[in-house]
Amino acid sequence: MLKLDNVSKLFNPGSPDEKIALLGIDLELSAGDFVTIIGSNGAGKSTLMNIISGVMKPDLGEARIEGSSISNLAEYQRARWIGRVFQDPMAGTAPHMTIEENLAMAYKRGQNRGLSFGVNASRRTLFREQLSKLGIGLENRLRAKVGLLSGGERQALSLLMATFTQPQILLLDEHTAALDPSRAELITKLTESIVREMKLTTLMVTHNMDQAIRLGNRLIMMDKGSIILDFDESRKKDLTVERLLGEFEAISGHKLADDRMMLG
Ligand SMILES: Nc1ncnc2c1ncn2[C@@H]1O[C@H](COP(=O)(O)OP(=O)(O)OP(=O)(O)O)[C@@H](O)[C@H]1O
Repeated sequence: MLKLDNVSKLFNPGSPDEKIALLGIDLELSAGDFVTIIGSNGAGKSTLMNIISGVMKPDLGEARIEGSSISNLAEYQRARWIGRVFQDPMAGTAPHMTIEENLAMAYKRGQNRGLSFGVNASRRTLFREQLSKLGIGLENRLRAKVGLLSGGERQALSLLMATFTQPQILLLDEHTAALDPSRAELITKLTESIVREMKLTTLMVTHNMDQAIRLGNRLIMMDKGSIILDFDESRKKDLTVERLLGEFEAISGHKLADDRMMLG
């Protein structure tokens, strides 16, 4: 499904600020995999997401979806196959537009060019139907401006918009980190049910160790631009936060340094 071959990224090459963000990353995801990613500060997690989504190009290496290279496709060209939810609830939606206008925008992303961007009665029914699955009453607020929603409501809407057209890959970039614990739990539950129902191939960066262990069928740990641990479903099943941190220390030779680390 998604394959990265020898992907490397260096920032500010040749300057005193040179930073190796990714170093020869090889990663292969099968359809329907739900992979959680944890790692120390500056390990390269966001850079990895940015390279897959097309925000930046790798210096070396290749990204492929279903065997076809996506390296030359710009971010907007990949948007049809790749949905993304960011940490900042403000990032995925347009605050001055209404809920239904935001959904119309997301809907259009998966359609052929030329189709209208408007909201008609049948689309409104579809939007209402989809929103009601979130279970937080947004289906009754179609004409509310998105800027008026709470962080949790916006993040639920972002999740729906990112998955509206059934992308092949869903990227979740610490998408619950800015929310209070109860809202974070709600978004986590919604994420699990949407991913399961749509069988989405998913990569989720998180600083919450417990969440990383609990969710998905594979867990990857990054350090200094490399993948240093890769637990498949059977190994992940028996993991605890203590064991995970112990294995990280044994392999990397240092303690996991993560400012935002949450143990559970
Ligand atoms: N645009 C940029 N210009 C220069 N250096 C960058 C840029 N983006 C990232 N870096 C550097 O590349 C390395 C990897 O950064 P990245 O943001 O991918 O790490 P991360 O694992 O997401 O970190 P964190 O968990 O702290 O957010 C870091 O050393 C970072 O300082």
